[in-house]
Amino acid sequence: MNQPGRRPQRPSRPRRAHPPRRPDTPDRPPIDDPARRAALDTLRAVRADDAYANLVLPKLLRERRVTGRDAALATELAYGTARALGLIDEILAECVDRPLSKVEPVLLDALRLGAYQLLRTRVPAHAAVASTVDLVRHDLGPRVTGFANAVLRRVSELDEPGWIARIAPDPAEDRLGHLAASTAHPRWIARAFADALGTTGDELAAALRADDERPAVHLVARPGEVSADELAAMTGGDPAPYSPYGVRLESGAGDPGDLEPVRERLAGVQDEGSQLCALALTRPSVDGADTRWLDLCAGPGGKAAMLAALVAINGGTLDAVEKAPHRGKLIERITEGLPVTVHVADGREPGLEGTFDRVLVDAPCTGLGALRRRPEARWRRQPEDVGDLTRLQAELLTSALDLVRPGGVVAYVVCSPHLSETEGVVSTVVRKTGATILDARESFPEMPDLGDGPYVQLWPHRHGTDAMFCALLRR
Ligand SMILES: C[S@@+](CC[C@H](N)C(=O)[O-])C[C@H]1O[C@@H](n2cnc3c(N)ncnc32)[C@H](O)[C@@H]1O
Repeated sequence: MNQPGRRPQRPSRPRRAHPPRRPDTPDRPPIDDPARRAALDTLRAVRADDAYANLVLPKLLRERRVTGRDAALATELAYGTARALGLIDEILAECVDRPLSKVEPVLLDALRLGAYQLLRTRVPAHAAVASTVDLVRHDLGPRVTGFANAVLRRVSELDEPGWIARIAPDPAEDRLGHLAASTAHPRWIARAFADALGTTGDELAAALRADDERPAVHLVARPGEVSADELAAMTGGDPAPYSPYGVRLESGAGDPGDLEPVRERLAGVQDEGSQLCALALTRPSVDGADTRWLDLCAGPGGKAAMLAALVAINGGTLDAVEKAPHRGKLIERITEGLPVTVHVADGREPGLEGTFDRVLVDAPCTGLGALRRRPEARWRRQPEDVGDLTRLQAELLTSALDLVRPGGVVAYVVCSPHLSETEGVVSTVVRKTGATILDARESFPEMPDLGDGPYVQLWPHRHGTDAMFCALLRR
């Protein structure tokens, strides 16, 4: 076995009169491997430009007209590599004779892609190595092909369980650390899930593994426009198990934005958990008027569209606050024709007149509840992000309780199970404001497995939704 980092000795070959070699300069035409090319270019954009894999890859596939099996392979390789990145890097670090920070980033991207194929796909080892070396030769010339070949051959000496046994903590001593490594999650995220679930046992493993699954597409039927049954019939989907407005489509059913009911705004694309959290705001009874509703963090407008359609049924209105101007425009577009006023403002001091009967705070958060949707997110998010976010979340929730009338209801929602962002924020604000905590489970009557309350925490592995958290408070 050649030492990684040293060029392996290659036997000399007889010269041909007209060598059929491809030139090794970067400006020659792309090699004939559109799937791996697209996957590698996606990984590069994610690393170099902080891009999102789920935005970059579909665009690349469209522009390059990559379809069918090639598109499926590119998706599997790009998203799979992005998800497993931390684990792959730990394995590569064992196979490279220098710190990974000293490996050219462009080369490292290719090594990651090759290692992913060796560890987590059925691509034969020789094909995984040869195709990666081809990409490296194409992009960097022949000087590092020997290095890439040697590193990947080392990776191929063990399968994934073999590598886990070698590099992960002993499960008898550190079950959490072992699970974090074997499911390719940073330890702090595995810790956050364990704290929320109250276990480091089998359910934690199921929750972490669910982050690698491809989520089904959920549609929401716009209340008053079309029913879930009608939408299911129009799209070939199935009525969703929990949301009365939801439809679930088979995964891989194409771009849901192209569906006619979505284009005609009879329906939207929205996770079933998000639908239920928006609906939960509307369910506790309030005495007296119930026609002024507020969405305090409304962009891009999925929940605002649903709430506006519901309040409109009783002749009411929705005010939608959003800090980012471009997201304010998105709310205007998605709620066109509904009784909505958009305010581009900071929800902590939106400067609105009067009080509201119901207020939704769908606060900015770590997004740890939607890791299935953003392949690179688990490695990009940092534990330091939590402190700033919880301060903002508490300020927004306090502002919502200022804006709701006595007896009115506030829903606090985040797409995260991290206890600091969920129960921590709510208890801090309730202590300061004296708001009453309602049992949110009563506002999710369709949903099983909701635990002891009073809050609701949904989970992909239990409910097939994002891991949304919802607390309901009354002023
Ligand atoms: C989780 S998203 C809301 C998603 C939205 N409710 C939906 O269903 O489409 C949080 C939103 O809050 C906005 N935001 C962040 N800080 C804010 C602030 N201080 N005031 C108002 N909005 C804010 C973000 O720009 C983002 O659009």
